[in-house]
Amino acid sequence: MNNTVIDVHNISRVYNPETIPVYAVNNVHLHLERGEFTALVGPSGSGKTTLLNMIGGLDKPDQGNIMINGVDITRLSARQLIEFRLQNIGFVFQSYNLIPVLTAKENVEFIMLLQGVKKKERDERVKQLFKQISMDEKLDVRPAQLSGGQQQRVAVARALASKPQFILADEPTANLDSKSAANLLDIMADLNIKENITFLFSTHDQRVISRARRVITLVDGKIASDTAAVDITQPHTLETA
Ligand SMILES: Nc1ncnc2c1ncn2[C@@H]1O[C@H](COP(=O)(O)OP(=O)(O)OP(=O)(O)O)[C@@H](O)[C@H]1O
Repeated sequence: MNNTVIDVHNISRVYNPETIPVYAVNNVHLHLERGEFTALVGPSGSGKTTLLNMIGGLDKPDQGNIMINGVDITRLSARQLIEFRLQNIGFVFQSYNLIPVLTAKENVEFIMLLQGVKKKERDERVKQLFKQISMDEKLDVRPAQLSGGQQQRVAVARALASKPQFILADEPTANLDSKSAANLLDIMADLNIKENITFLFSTHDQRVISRARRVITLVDGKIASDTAAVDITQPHTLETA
């Protein structure tokens, strides 16, 4: 069985090519297997967000290919890409990006509505997801009434709602206090271990980095190091380092 989820081949992204070019991502190769729990680290401006956005199909590389589950997303039309993202990729952003006028439940359910999932299945999935993020009692609350940590947990549930192949998280703990950050990491690690969900997250946070099983360091748009602590696709423990 082919366990490759992400296969990035020689991608580059140059901003302002006509004036003062910025080589945000420069000839990057990257291969992620199902079940990885991998951190993308590097100094500010090293290209982490640009790389995640391209892998997630939110931005296009100027050169190279990005295979997600065997599909080259750089060749998809805008419409195909929207559909592909919806079915395959879950996103978590540092600013949560929940829809303020919807309740927590509706924010999570929304993506399943777009996918055409039937009500009964939606209700069951929502129930299961809110249990996983320990927020069964906050289903009908709007984002403004939730703490940052709670909003980010809802964002993780939303990312999972469509049963994606993997989750891309851009600085998911950046706006959280340490307790909420640890709690979010517990939830992500638990989902990774129990449901074999693949996670790729960018972070500056040493506590988050210490929980990753593989750490990829970007410097000036290039991979400077790529280290795996253990067998990256075989979760061993939920313990904090
Ligand atoms: N829209 C843009 N136009 C021009 N330059 C950009 C744009 N977005 C990013 N850059 C530049 O590309 C480089 C990489 O930026 P990117 O946001 O990917 O880095 P990062 O590692 O995610 O940074 P941080 O850790 O601060 O979020 C930086 O030099 C940045 O200034």
